[in-house]
Amino acid sequence: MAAAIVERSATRDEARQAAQAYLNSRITNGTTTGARKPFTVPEINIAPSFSPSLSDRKAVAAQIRDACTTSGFFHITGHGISEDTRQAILTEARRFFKTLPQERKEALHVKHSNYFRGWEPAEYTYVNPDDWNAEQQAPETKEGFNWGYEEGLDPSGGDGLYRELDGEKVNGNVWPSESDLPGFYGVVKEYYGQVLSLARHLFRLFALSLGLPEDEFDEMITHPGGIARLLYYPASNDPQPLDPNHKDKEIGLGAHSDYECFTILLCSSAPGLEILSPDNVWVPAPAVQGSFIINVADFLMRWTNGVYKSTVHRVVNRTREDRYSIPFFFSINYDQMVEWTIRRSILRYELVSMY
Ligand SMILES: O=C(O)CCC(=O)C(=O)O
Ligand SMILES: [Fe+2]
Repeated sequence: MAAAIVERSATRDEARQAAQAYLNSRITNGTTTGARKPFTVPEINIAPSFSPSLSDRKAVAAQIRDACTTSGFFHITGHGISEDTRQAILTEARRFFKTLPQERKEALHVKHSNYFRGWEPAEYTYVNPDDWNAEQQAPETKEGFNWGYEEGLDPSGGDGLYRELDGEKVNGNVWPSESDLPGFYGVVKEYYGQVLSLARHLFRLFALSLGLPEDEFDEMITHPGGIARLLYYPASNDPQPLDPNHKDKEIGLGAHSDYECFTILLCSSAPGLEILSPDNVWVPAPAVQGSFIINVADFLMRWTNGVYKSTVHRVVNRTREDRYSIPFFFSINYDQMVEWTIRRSILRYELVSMY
């Protein structure tokens, strides 16, 4: 995990270089080690995980475990979130990027936020500086809008203890006004609430998948980290086929791994997500109708001692259609101490490795 390398670095520049070197090493060496099973993005119907029968829930958990130990990515169906709710947030994403006047976006610019919340113009950020090589100099094409957990968005109401990563008790979210985008906050709240509940449910399945008690993580996600983003990848003017040498001219979002526990991703119909296989091939992972894509992130990879894979991925919109996506990055409570639980989980993982 990059954080370990970063901690030993004396300056911010060194830290940045170390993080880049770490990402490069993962891109060069492949993202997984010891994967014995084929690298696929399986489709898992999680409907039986809502059953009162523990063996039904364990059967879903076993499929999750298989996916997490190989590609680290899977699609879920049978999740219980309606197509109306999913389409409604994609519509709001379109409204935000396509109809909000530029000066209103500027007022929400992430540069005004201590927590990187708000509007993120395409050229303002890039996750993999090596995409910007001397010949290309093309910024990432994505444009974003970021927000995080707030009690008002949590169907459980939270526990009043939410803290941002710096320990501050207020949430740092910024929103377009109701007069600028009527109904926007309401749709976001509905979607975020449902996805947060799904994340808590999935975390119980992750616990089962590791051979842990189902409620192992429950007390760690009472006021969880939950950054979400609306992302917009404009249609390509010059669509190119997938280039095996990675020299794509237009990168939507550069190569990276996510860094929380896991991500729940909703995508519009245009494909674009690509996953780096252990033999260094970008594998397209188009959306499956009605599904979410789930991927393991760095924190869970570290926590499971590398057994669950946080796989490098990127986005390139190779179509003439605009693409929208909404990732939700789920973390345990930011003030949760994990040291002892890591040992306990890994110990149990080893004890139940025949699970
Ligand atoms: O847009 C996508 O499909 C993926 C987005 C992503 O990987 C991210 O925001 O971390
Ligand atoms: Fe990602």
